[in-house]
Amino acid sequence: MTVTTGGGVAPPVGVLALQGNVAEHLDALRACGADPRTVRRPAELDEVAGLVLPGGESTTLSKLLVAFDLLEPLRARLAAGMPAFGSCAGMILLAREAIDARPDQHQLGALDIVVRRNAFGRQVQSFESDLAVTGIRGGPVRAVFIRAPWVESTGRGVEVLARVPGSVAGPASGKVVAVRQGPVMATAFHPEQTGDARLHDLFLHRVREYTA
Ligand SMILES: NC(=O)CC[C@H](N)C(=O)O
Repeated sequence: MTVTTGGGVAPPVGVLALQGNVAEHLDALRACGADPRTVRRPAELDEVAGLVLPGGESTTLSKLLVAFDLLEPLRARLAAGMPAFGSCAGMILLAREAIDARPDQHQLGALDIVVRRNAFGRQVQSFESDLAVTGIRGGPVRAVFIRAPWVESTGRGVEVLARVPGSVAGPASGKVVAVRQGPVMATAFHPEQTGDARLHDLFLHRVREYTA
């Protein structure tokens, strides 16, 4: 089944619905004209052409991926080139390595990045900033960070889409907080919290590009 958006037929997309900000991501995708589904089972994963991995808590999400028999199917789809968009805990899961994660936390390894969990400091529960994001037109993106990671290092194939501005004082200054590697993108912040769906639109664009 396909959904139709302004420009034509769009492949179906899903939101991983095990835990976290699922409803907000569904709303943002709908605001872009998509008709997203929730994904909790391998059969539902099979039916989508792209997947959003919401923020939440990465240790819990990692356990739930195992409990719902989704870990290996999801790894296989990502390895086969399925477009994905991870936010916050979603970014942590997509990364090759997560510093300060529990040793038994599973990594999907779809992004050749090393992230640091809770990087902004445990006492700093949230932080907001306006960011210039590569590929996003029409002005900066208001980025809401909630117990967020940042990206410590990126591999060769990884494009940096956004950094914390240099004008921000402290250790977060200049840190990488949005990346893309081929069909997979991730933000350390929560684009689903602000009513600005431009990043979801970019994800849908990528899904159309990679499934054309
Ligand atoms: N808002 C979030 O997704 C927080 C992520 C959380 N700190 C984790 O490590 O998984």
